[in-house]
Amino acid sequence: MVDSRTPMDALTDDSHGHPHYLALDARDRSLVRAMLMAALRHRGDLEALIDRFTDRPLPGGAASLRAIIHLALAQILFLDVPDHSAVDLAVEAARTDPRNRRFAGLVNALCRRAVRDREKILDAIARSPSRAPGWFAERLTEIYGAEKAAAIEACHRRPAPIDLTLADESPENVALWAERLGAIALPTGSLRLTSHTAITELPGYADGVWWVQDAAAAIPARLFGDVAGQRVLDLCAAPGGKTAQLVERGATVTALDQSANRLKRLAANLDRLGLADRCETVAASLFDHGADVPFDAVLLDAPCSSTGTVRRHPDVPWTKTPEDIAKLAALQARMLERAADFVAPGGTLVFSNCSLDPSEGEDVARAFSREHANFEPLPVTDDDLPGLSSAITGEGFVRTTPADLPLAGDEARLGGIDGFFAARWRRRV
Ligand SMILES: C[S@@+](CC[C@H](N)C(=O)[O-])C[C@H]1O[C@@H](n2cnc3c(N)ncnc32)[C@H](O)[C@@H]1O
Repeated sequence: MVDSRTPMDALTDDSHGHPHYLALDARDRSLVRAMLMAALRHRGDLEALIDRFTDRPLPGGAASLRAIIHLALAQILFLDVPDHSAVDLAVEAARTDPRNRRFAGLVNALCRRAVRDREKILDAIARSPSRAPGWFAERLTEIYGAEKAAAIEACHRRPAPIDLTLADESPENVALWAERLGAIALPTGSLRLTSHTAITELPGYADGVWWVQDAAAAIPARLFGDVAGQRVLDLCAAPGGKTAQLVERGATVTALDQSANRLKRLAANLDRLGLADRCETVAASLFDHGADVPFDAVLLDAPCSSTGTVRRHPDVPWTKTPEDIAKLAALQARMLERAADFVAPGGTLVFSNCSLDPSEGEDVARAFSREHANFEPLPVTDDDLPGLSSAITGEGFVRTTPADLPLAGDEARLGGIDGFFAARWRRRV
């Protein structure tokens, strides 16, 4: 997967995933996902551990042997899987492959050593510097400085908590559902679950009371303020978290996305939330779409490198490259240019994405402002973003990283937020 730079989401998609994955039942699929997440989240740590555990390098061409050991160590160290199951599975996998059969004893010994020394190993990993791929670690340091980059990378070693957006965000309803779900009410208006439970079984899921959306991902739609009665165009809309926010706040929304499959997910999500009949969907590229009447508000939540979501997508630093980032930045500039065409005079334009890299955020927004005198920057203020003023930059952009929104005391392990960027303009009349 990493060698072929295939994103984990593509392999574990429930309709278009890898055939071996699709052959599994729901329980095994979630186990496989958990194993992959742990193995990727700690890829650098586990590779270093394998090197330390083996006196001699593993034989050349032993990629599959290494993968077997890597996955077994991920389970033993980071998952709530019985040790004997992880060890047996690894030894069996080695035995059934003629290339690896003679190493089954070695696999067994390494696994048992990890079981025996688990606490010591975990302690050493927690104290060791990040072992993210070089390009990623260097870029984070260049952008954020050594201290903040280390804090961000420490967050990348932990799974992200699950945040919910409530359809009704009135303070009474937030308090009611925080209590009902045993969740933390974040200052931004989102709820944060305190344990990883089966989402579809939680109260309120079937009734469409809330949907899963990271607190940072909920910010861009909030930047439009009161959209009741407005015509809003959500470009790049699927799977629809931001569309749902805009519809819920009383806008008449056109949700456009070039992926028909992802739009199907958007439609299903809006259906569960009871919002489907208040939103028009369009399957098209924004470059091909035309609109006769301009919109009061346009959101461009553009495709990006997703480096702000490494806690949820630990494959990103291993499957993306600096060249991908440069290409995406150029695409975003073209998309923003096109998005501007849809905005009515006096209307609002918001550009956002979940990259940590300013070349996909701040630089794109600055270049747009320089080249579009007819769009006046509308700096984000404390009132737009209660409780997260630290995420508002001097230029009035929103910039979050996983090291932001720390929580105190017993809740410290649940702190953090996805990396996000957002900028806002008004089209001059
Ligand atoms: C970051 S995701 C959007 C997430 C979404 N806004 C949400 O909150 O659920 C980016 C989306 O852009 C879509 N996309 C990429 N290129 C596009 C294009 N040229 N026109 C329209 N949509 C595009 C992708 O299919 C993808 O669904």
